[in-house]
Amino acid sequence: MPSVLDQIIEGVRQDLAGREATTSLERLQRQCDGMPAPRDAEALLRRPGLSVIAEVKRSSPSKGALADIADPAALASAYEAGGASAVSVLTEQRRFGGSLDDLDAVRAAVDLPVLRKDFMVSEYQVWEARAHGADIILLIVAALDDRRLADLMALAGSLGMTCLVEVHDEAEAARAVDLGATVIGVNNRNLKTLAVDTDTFARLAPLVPASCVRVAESGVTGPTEAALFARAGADAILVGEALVVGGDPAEGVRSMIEAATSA
Ligand SMILES: O=C(O)c1ccccc1NCC(=O)[C@H](O)[C@H](O)COP(=O)(O)O
Repeated sequence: MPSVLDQIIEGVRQDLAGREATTSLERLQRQCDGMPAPRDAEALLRRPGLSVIAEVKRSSPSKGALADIADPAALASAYEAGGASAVSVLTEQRRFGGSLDDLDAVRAAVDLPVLRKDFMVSEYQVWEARAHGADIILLIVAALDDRRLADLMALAGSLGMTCLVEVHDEAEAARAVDLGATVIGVNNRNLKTLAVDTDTFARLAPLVPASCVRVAESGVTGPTEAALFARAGADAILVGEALVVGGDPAEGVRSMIEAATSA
C-alpha cells in the first residue's frame, strides 16, 4: 500500500506533466529573468527570538478541509502584521487546495520571504517557484535520493533561493547535514503515516549543527508548543492549522513569538 507521501507525489507528478505541456521551461526561465532577486531568507530567519513561518493552508490529508481562504493575500498581510518572518504557501492542489495563483497573490502582498511549500521532485518546479517569486523552496529528504536532493539544492542556490530541507528521523537528518543543508526543518508529522509527535524536534535537534537554522514544523497548536520548541533549540517554527482556524491570524503569530520570548 503506497504511503500518503507516495500518493501525494504521484498526483504531483501527474499535475506537473500537465503544466509542463502548457508552460515551457524556457518560458519559466524568461519569467525568472524579470523577477527581483530573492530575499536572503536564511539571514532573516536567524533574527533574535523565535521566527514564525506562517502557512497558507486550506486543507490537508490529515485534517481535510481547514479554512475557506478566499483571500490569501489578506491572510499573508495579517501574518506580516503579527510579526511573521516568512510566509509558507502550499501550492499542491489535490490534497491541500493550493495553487501557484496563491503564491502570486502572497508574493504581491508581503515584504517577507515566501516559501513555496510543495513536493519538489524536478528542476521544473524549482524554476516555477522562482518564476512566481518564491524566495525559499521545500525539499523533503524522504521524497528524494541524495543525487536528486543535491541537484535541486544546487539549482535553487544558483537562482539565489534558500532551501528548507525537511527531515523526520536520524538518518534523514544525517543526509541533510552531509549534503550541506543550512536551513533544516524537522517535521513533527510523519508524512507517510500522518502521525504527529512533538518530541521529534527535541530528539533530532542535537543532530543539526547550531550553525544551521533549525525549524520545527507541524504540531504547533499555540503558544505552548512555540515556547517548547524555542526551549528545544528552534530558531523558527512553521505553523499552519493553528493559524488558519484559530481566529485572528496576526494575534496567533504574535502570541507564539511572545511565548517563545519568555521561554
Ligand atoms: O498537514 C498534513 O496533513 C500533511 C500531510 C502529508 C504531507 C504534508 C502535510 N502537511 C505539510 C506540513 O508539513 C504542514 O502543513 C506544516 O508543517 C504545518 O503543519 P501544521 O501547523 O500542523 O498544520
